[in-house]
Amino acid sequence: MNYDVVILAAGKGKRMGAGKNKMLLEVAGIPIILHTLLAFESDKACSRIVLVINESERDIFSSFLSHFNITKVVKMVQGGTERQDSVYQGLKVLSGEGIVLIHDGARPFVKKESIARVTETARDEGAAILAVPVKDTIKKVLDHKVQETVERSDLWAVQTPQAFRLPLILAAHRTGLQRGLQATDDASLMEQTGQTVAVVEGDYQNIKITTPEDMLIAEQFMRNKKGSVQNENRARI
Ligand SMILES: Nc1ccn([C@@H]2O[C@H](COP(=O)(O)OP(=O)(O)OP(=O)(O)O)[C@@H](O)[C@H]2O)c(=O)n1
Ligand SMILES: C[C@](O)(CO)[C@H](O)COP(=O)(O)O
Repeated sequence: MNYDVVILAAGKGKRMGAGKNKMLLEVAGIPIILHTLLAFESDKACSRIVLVINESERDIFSSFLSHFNITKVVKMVQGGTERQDSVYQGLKVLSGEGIVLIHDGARPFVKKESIARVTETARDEGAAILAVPVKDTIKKVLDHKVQETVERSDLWAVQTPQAFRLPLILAAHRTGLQRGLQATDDASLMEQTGQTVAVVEGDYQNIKITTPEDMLIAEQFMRNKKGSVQNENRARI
């Protein structure tokens, strides 16, 4: 099932505290955003990529695209103040009735089989998200005092890509704008307009690189990945 993808890279990386867009930080010697772009560039089912950037970083991103031969990026557009604004700027580039994925540039380790499953589910259901069951106990806290322990069996940690039939998610974003809805993920705009959203179990490696500790996890993941590729290559000798 072919799809288009809007990849978000227009944040400021404040929680990373690196003093620059975390998309430009390197993991295993390659900028985070390149790992993410290459995951989709190498996916035969991916037709077009719309990359949402900070305008001030256009030259840097253009050099990345040419240096790494990323040919599927059809347009780079300026993002907005919030992630939701950036998504909408990216969606407006696309047209038609097909499936669009919306993906955080800060999630470089998404697997192709997860992409395929969430895309197929969106084709059938109209909207689908990747998520994993929560492993920690979650509590509601106010003034550093526990207010409530939330039943864990119903809780899932939501990831990206999130997959939608394009007309549905465009309409949900437009309604969200009209109503002044604020959403930290795109599926919640669909939920708030009464749409059903299917959940596809992803994997715990699909982390969002957000704080400095995540960089350590990412480097370790790449070392393990490189090690397993070397072992596979050795096995072929
Ligand atoms: N106005 C924004 C905010 C975020 N993003 C992108 O959305 C993804 C998820 O956002 P997040 O992890 O919060 O990134 P930042 O906003 O950069 O981080 P912070 O909140 O710590 O500043 C990232 O790939 C980020 O680049 C975006 O395109 N436009
Ligand atoms: C979309 C998301 O990655 C789902 O977990 C998350 O909501 C993004 O949050 P952020 O604060 O914009 O990183």
